[in-house]
Amino acid sequence: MAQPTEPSPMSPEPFEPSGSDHPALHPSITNVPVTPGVHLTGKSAYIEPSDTKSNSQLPFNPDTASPGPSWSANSYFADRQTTDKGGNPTQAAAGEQSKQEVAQKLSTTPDAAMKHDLADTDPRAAHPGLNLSGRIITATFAVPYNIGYSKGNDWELEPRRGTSALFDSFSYLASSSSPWNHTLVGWTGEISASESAATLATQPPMNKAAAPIPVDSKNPMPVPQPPLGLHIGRNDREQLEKQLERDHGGKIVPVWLVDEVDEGKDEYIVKDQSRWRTFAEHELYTLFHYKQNEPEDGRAARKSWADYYRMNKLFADKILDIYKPGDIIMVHDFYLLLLPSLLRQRLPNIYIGFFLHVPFPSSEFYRCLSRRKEILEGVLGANMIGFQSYSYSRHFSSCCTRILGFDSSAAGVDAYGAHVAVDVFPIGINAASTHRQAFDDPEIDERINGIREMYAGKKIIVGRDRLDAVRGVVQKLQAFEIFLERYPQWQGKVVLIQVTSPSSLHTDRGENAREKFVNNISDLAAKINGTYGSLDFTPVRHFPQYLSREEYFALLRLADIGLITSVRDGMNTTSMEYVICQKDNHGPLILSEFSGTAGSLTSALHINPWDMGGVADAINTALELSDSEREKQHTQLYNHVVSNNVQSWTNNYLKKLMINLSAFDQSFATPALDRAKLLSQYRQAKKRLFMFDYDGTLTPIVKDPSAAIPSDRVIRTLKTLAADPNNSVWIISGRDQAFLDFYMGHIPELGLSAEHGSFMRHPRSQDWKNLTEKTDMSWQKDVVRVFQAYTDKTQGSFIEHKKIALTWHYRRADPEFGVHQARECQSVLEKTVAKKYDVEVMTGKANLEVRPRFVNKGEIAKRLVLDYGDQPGDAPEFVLCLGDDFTDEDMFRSLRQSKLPADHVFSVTVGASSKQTLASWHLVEPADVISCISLLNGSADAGNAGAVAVVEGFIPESRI
Ligand SMILES: O=P(O)(O)OC[C@H]1O[C@@H](O)[C@H](O)[C@@H](O)[C@@H]1O
Repeated sequence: MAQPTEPSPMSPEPFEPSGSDHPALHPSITNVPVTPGVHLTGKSAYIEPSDTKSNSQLPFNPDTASPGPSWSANSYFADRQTTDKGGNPTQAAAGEQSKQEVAQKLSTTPDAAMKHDLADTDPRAAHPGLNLSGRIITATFAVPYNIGYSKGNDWELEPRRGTSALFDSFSYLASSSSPWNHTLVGWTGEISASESAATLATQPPMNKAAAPIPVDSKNPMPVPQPPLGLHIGRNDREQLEKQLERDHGGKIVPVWLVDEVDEGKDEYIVKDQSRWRTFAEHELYTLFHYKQNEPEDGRAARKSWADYYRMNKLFADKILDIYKPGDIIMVHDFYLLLLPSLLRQRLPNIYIGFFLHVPFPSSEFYRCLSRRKEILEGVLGANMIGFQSYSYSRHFSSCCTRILGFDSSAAGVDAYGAHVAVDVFPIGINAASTHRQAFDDPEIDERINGIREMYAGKKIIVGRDRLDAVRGVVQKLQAFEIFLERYPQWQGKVVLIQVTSPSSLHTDRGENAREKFVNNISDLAAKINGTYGSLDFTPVRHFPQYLSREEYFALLRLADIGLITSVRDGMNTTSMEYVICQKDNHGPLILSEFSGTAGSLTSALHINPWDMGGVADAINTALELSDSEREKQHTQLYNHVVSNNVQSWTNNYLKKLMINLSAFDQSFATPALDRAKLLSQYRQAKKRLFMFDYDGTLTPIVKDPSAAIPSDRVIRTLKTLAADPNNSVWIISGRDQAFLDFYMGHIPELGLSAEHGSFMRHPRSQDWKNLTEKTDMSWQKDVVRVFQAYTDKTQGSFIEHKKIALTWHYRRADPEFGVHQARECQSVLEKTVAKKYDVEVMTGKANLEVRPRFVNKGEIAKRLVLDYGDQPGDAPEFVLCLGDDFTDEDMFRSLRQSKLPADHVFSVTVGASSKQTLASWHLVEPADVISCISLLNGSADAGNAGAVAVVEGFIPESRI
């Protein structure tokens, strides 16, 4: 089988970032001072990490194996660049086998599926309008090192375990193969006091019943801190910043999260370091994996939320320190969900992409989150939000609709006047690096031989998971037990090697839960071994420990079956590494359908981990597959993993982000109403016409239509406007006469039109004119019959009977089901009643309306313009027309078709700038409409709009 290729290096265009002009930072909510920004120039070189060879004995004996180095930490270092931007060799190039040699070797592989054409993946050239600086600033929770502190000395930096795919993506962006200039911003992570390293050896094992837990000196477990905390002075902080920038390539800028600051000594005091994880891991990670915590002390919850907010805020501060216009900010994962909005508040036009690496739950689960609104609003500050699988993106959009009331579709969410794209990007691994690590080390071959000898004649099933209930290790053991019982012919012939590595996630408060969990797994293994084992054979080998890189790849290569039973998992990269490692062996992969990976690895044997019998059957099926079937399955999986690698994932994401940034560029969207222009035109005109829709324009849409009554401020503002003899003010609504009379009929200067143009009441008149008098109304009973049928089958919906128009409301029904039912109902009406009678079926905000076709709001607008006279000299010199829904588009159309000069007409839709409309301008919400009218009235009550009046010199500054 062919080997995966590295992306071929390209010579990127030199990018000269433009000067920094970020505005003054907002006062921080905390007293923690922000470390001055690190000024970065060019790409720096990566340094060869310290010896990564394990000192484990050969052959692999899991009971005695030393944890060794940080193979799984990531390959942030594995693919470090070997030349700088100018093509000069860096220190990393001096390694025993340079990356370039390997890349060259791999890139000559004649396998078209593995070719990676970078020329096709540099998205910048296609979007010159975006004015990109060529820099990407990535925000990720923690830097890719475990950091050790010893006062006055160099800091200890050891590669961090886990999230290898993500670190590989950063590594790629930082490498000379990528056209981007990359800076990584991350928390220092838990800083350990180097002095306390000796205490590591005395850490208690997680599972007292199990084999001794090997100590991994390179990746320590959390260590007790000095009781008074770590005191880190300015020189030491600067030293770490220099070390991270200078020595470790890819430009890393640390975020300091500290408990106190000693201003006098200029020291940061670090005490409780776990606090920065608590909300993200205990609340979000848990809930996003469909687990709920026991109810707990509300004060603890408030504190962890405050820490989460503060952490996000400090990330925003740090990023703004180094930001330059045209930079792209890439934010990763559930630790930083508030960061996009915190950045956007300060730089409205900043380019932000967000990617969630874990699952996003269904709205039924998500809505249990206490901070459900804040989290959604936080992430909606991004321009594009990426998910691992389609179902996660669908859940997210649905939550935005159900919890925030925002319009959403498969393409994204309309939030606060902007379109936020939502898309799916299943992450891949660095296939070439994995291949190299797994196959280019003779030590791994020796280990494989040793283990094979140990289990001679047996089939080996391998499971490797993090110690976390969502990985489904208990389910795996239960299924294995059923397998041995149901298929006795395999007893004594199959062994399950399960490695469960400690997790740094603080999902459970206290160690007890974790210990209980490990003990549970060990008890289950002991039970199976007691029933099906013998003196010389143990069917389940469970190892609660870290593995060295060599052990890990040896296991994945020698396995006969890979078994993954996660009950919830964003993306399982072990399964992809297994596929690469099985290049020659073609071992089948059994994969949980609850892993995001299942959607990508479609040729794996998919199982439901809760159906233990089903998993047992799948194990048997996998064992009995013929060689040709194994090869066929594996080839498909292999090709997928190789071609959907982390480099193509990174490029695809950025490419899509560029497309979205361009597509939703303000030049394509409806611009925000130019208040200065509006005010200036208003001031110049003596004859003015106003046409306001009511629901969604003057008042917000609420659950119960009868509760949408005009506020005092709305009434006052309208009264003032209409009192000006130069103004003619009309409310043109779908509401009936009774409603309009009751709430606005007492303002004699107002003109009213009810039921979408069916009735008119002129200013200073009490009489309503019926424009539909001679119309046949027999269509009404047919419409009521259809509406009634849908009311019966749509809980919460109801019919509003007006004199002429009929409205079916579903705003109290389930929002998504309501939309579905409305579509169906509309289609039925269009195929029946609308064919028989001259009526129009219209979609409104969570409603459907039917009225005679010849009356509509556009006809009223036309009539009013004509009443004034649309000839030069008579025509109104200023027209402002506002509406929010489909029925208001008729007014905008009429105005476009009128002979009025375009710059005297302001047609304004209320809603997102991305909305399809005939209006020339947009305002986000009804409150903006009122503040605009207040502005015209010269009112000090004009809110933000008042600033415009001051700038234009219409209102004295003292009145704002
Ligand atoms: O045209 P407007 O003012 O936006 O009103 C649209 C609809 O809004 C609903 O809330 C009313 O119940 C309907 O009767 C009305 O037709």
